[in-house]
Amino acid sequence: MEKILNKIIDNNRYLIKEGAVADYIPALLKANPNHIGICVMDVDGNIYKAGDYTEKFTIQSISKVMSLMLALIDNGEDQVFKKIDYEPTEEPFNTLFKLDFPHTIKPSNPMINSGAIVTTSLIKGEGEERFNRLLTLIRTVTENPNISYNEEVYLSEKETGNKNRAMAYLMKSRGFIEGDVEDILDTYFKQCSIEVTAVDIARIGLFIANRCKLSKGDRICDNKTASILTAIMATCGMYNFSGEYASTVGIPSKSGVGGGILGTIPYKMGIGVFSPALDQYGNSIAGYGIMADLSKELNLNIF
Ligand SMILES: NC(=O)CC[C@H](N)C(=O)O
Repeated sequence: MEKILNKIIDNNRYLIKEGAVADYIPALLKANPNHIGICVMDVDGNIYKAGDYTEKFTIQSISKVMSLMLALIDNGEDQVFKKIDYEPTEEPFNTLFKLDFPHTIKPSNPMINSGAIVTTSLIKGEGEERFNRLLTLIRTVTENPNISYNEEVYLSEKETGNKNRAMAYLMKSRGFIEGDVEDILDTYFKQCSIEVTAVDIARIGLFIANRCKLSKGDRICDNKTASILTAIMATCGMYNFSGEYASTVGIPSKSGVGGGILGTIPYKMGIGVFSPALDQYGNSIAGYGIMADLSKELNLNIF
């Protein structure tokens, strides 16, 4: 298996040159574009790794899966989806304009920034408590107590995240979110700056594949939550590339502009891929190639 993973990595390395590391968050420009790593964990406890799986990167939008998990634990499905829709969008992850349409009453889905900001607002807690609860959940699910956030990336996002700020204030003015906007944004920027490795995100994928059960068998949330997270990842997780990705790869996945892709195959496996150069959608360009090859090689397409 490790031979297969190494071969897949090598076959996709050339793609790095066709992408670019995210630059709209200045601190992300420091990422080494040549890093490329993968970790696969199956429900039988096997763990396979190849390439730069020990390298840390910021979780970015992959955190949206975890904030949705916590918002669902805190509020239940009905309350969460009163405030955010379930529907994919053809707009990019940082789209804003539809939030001002007179008939719009909520963001399209929890995987685009506007929906994720609402999701974060639904996590229970005041000030720092929201972030700390999310970090605790991520440490629990990854079974890695050392996970923390990157202060430099957080401050960089906070300084330059004016479109996210615009979205949040627009949504506040239209009554889509409640609470202190700066507080909610602070949690959102911090959650995006949490540092993980391919191994950590594979573990999140495995946890969801195991219907929200930890390796020792403890259940953190219910089966329905696992279904919702998997469905939202499959339909919205790769932004406005989600339809093509579902067809070509067929693995419910979530990407982040840090270069990570988290994959989950129900009852089967969790996958973590990392390579920081991105394509036009903001998905890891080599990561996509790796997921496509892995899916073919191991026959993982769930559709
Ligand atoms: N697509 C992403 O990973 C976006 C996350 C990033 N922190 C942002 O808000 O713009």
